[in-house]
Amino acid sequence: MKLVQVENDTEMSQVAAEKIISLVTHNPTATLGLATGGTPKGVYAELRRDYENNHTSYHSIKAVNLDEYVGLTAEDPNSYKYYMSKELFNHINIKSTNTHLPHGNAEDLNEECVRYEKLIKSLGGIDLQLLGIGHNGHIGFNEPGTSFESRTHLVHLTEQTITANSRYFSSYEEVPKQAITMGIQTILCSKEIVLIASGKEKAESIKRLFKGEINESFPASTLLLHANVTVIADKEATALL
Ligand SMILES: O=P(O)(O)OC[C@H]1O[C@](O)(CO)[C@@H](O)[C@@H]1O
Repeated sequence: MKLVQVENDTEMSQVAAEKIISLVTHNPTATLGLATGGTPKGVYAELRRDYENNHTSYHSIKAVNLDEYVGLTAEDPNSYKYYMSKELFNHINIKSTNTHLPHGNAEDLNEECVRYEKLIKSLGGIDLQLLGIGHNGHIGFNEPGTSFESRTHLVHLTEQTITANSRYFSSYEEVPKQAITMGIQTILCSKEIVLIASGKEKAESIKRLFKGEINESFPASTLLLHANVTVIADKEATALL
């Protein structure tokens, strides 16, 4: 696992965006695995800026997102579908038919998980997966204890994640208690993984990740089993290393 230590969130976003832009330029039909949450917002701002200035084309690029809350409509500002349109997809020339997120409103959620996993396979897998990291080491919505063999599945969010994510909602009660997420094995099958982290609240997770102990109680530690992972983390997030 390679560590790129950067000064701050801005530099983290620039370095991660450069990696994505380089892939899109060299492989115009690539499949990008994308993430939501607070951390990637700067990355998407960089991609928007690059698109405006340099016209990097996403015409034949495919995008699959890591996860989606259960029960929110696409129009709900807290849904990850809404987030992706607002932060990225509405601003670049990616075809909407090439953008994919799990359907958190599907009638049969388990069937939806199977459909999503098949979809990723049918796209030939993920060329580059962007990841954030949760306070408890979750990746996607794979909470501590999730099997490293897991594929796309339905999860019950932990209290810790609901509390952490309630900062994006008006109250704890409003946060959906379930989500659909790519599984850990789904993520591990990506050809390349870029994990981004900024801020002091990620310092403990980054410390634990680099401790090197591979354990299902800390989902991100699965990344130690992958041959092509880059962690881009700022000074605050790496303060405990
Ligand atoms: O970037 P944030 O908002 O700290 O979120 C970290 C992680 O938590 C999630 O938003 C899920 O809770 C992930 O998608 C993300 O990678």
